[in-house]
Amino acid sequence: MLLKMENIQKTYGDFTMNCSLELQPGYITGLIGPNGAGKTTVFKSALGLISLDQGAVTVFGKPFDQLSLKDKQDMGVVLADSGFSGYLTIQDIARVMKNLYQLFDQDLFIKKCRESGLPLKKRVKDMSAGMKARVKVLAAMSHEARLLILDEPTAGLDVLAREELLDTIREYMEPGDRSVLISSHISTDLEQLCDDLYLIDNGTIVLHEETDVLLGSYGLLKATEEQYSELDKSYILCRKKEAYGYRLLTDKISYYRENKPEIVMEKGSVDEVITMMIRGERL
Ligand SMILES: Nc1ncnc2c1ncn2[C@@H]1O[C@H](COP(=O)(O)OP(=O)(O)OP(=O)(O)O)[C@@H](O)[C@H]1O
Repeated sequence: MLLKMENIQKTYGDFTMNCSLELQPGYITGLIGPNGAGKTTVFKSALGLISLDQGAVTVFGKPFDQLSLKDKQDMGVVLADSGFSGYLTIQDIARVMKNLYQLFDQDLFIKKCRESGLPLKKRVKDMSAGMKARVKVLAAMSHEARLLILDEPTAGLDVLAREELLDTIREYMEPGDRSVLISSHISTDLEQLCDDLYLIDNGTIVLHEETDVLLGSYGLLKATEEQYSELDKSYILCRKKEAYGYRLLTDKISYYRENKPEIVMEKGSVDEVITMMIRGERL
């Protein structure tokens, strides 16, 4: 396991994060959640940047304070609220990174920046938000880290730049033993990219599922009051009252398709699953 968080807890005023999460080698794992759900707090916990009230984090099988310099070099990080000094150009950043990371591939970084149309000689402070975001991600990816932690890397990017970034992450995974933890507000980005997804709400992981299962087996039922009262609710996760009766989320839509074909059903996007898990009433 490249990263393991076991029952970690952190309280800030009336916000409490309580979560467990694992990253398998070869997996891209996504963390989705609304504003203020605790995504950045989870990322900071993974990096040992905040002290935890409870629980344990291991990276490459070791607690954070036992990581060697080599282990730390094996981690690439992008945090939502940090970046390079505005006075640096991409060429300066390449030199800084080369000094920090033994395996930093300066030529690859410059090549990638060029390919994505970034100005090599412009200072970061004069770049657009999207350009800054791309520089951060490309720098984090250019030192052959086994574990890449990307907090909202697509924030501020337009559709084309997002697609390009997602392709770069896929390419990054090619060696096979790497792992990425990524968060985004845009669930469609994560559903195309990630092997498994964690959904966080109000500090708690409310769902963890492989993306294929989420997209293949989950679904929504629109049941009238009468259909609902007669329904076998074994595979219903939550319900939401609607004018026609109940909107229901199931993790086994095939069961209801076979047994209750008269009920209106739909596949449900990741966004709809998220909305139901957050706004719906658990059964
Ligand atoms: N250092 C801190 N001191 C006090 N409260 C904090 C601190 N850091 C985070 N919080 C609170 O913890 C909660 C979770 O914040 P966090 O930044 O982890 O959410 P997020 O899911 O990343 O949100 P967003 O999507 O808006 O970036 C919020 O209520 C936030 O105000």
